[in-house]
Amino acid sequence: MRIVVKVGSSSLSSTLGGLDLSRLHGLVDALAGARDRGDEVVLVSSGAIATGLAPLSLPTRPRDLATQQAAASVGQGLLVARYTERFARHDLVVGQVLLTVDDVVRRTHYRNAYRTLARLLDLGVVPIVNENDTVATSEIRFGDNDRLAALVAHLVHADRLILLSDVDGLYDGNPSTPGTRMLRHVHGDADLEGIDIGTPSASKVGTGGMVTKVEAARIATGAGIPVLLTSADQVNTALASGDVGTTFHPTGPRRSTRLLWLAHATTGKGSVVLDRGAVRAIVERGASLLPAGVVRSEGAYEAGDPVDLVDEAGVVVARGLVNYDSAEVPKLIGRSTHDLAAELGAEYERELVHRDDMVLLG
Ligand SMILES: Nc1ncnc2c1ncn2[C@@H]1O[C@H](COP(=O)(O)OP(=O)(O)O)[C@@H](O)[C@H]1O
Ligand SMILES: N[C@@H](CCC(=O)OP(=O)(O)O)C(=O)O
Repeated sequence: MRIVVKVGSSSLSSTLGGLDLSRLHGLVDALAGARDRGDEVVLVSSGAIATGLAPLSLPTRPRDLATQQAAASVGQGLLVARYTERFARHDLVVGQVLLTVDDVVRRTHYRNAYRTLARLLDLGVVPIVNENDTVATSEIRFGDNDRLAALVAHLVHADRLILLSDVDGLYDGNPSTPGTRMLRHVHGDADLEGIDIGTPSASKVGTGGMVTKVEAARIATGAGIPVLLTSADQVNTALASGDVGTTFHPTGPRRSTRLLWLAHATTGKGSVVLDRGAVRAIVERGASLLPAGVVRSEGAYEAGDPVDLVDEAGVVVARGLVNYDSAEVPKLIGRSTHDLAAELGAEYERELVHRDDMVLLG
């Protein structure tokens, strides 16, 4: 089995703040146990920012991005040092992999990230993945590691994704409210109706709360990967039998699309509004979007960015990676690629969004 295990900041931090070494050791020992049983493991670990707080004398998680990035820069090294030491006791070598959103979206980066992770696993290394917080800016940031973990699980063709948090499963409401119950199995969105997942994280260091975990579960299960959500204290049972916490069962077939992220994990940088013919061509025929079918462009984006493709009523029908900068689009709107190529040159013959770089929504 190839298992991706994601551990949240709240599970790695002590109540006083700072890294909880006994938790980290427990996690590493459990992962080493899985390796002994013949499983391959990839660890997606949060905690860089939380670990960087104490050395910088910061009492709580900073709000501004630059200080968060500084804390992550200080904390990431310390965090990986602790993992390296503990895994070494089990004769296991770790490799740090820091990813940005681009790495799991852009075709060339995606292939590169896959190759590196696959090679690390071939070499028997335990990859430890985190977001590259120090360079990610607010627009191109996951912010939480739940969705990153789902995309990594997809990237490495994992058999299972385990999300470890400070709560032992998904509850039908805020777990600190008496009378709420844990769901043992989720088979799809219908099972989530009426479930309150909106309470923000109770911990001072975690981000995202349950919303990003449910979203991560949707991404992974939609790509055929089962997800187990439980607390870090239950990691041994989670790895050994899986009979604990909440299991999200696969809802879709295994998919190899690198565009999974586009559908689930971002909003477009800008949008282009499509006329009815273009909407039909995209939705019904799976066509590429040509400038001729565009009515207007909104927002500022660069070639390669994700944009929403919207119908004239404002409904987002698809999302795709655009081939032009927003500054160029007005002069292309409504015109045929043939005319554009004749007037502006052959490079203007390309689609606005190629169908291979597009996912339909809804
Ligand atoms: N329906 C729910 N079921 C379980 N936990 C919930 C729910 N709604 C909100 N939460 C909160 O989500 C928290 C976990 O999110 P977070 O602290 O971001 O975790 P992590 O740091 O592990 O990523 C829980 O401690 C809990 O307070
Ligand atoms: N990349 C950040 C993770 C942000 C975060 O708090 O994520 P999580 O605890 O998984 O909700 C870090 O290492 O601090």
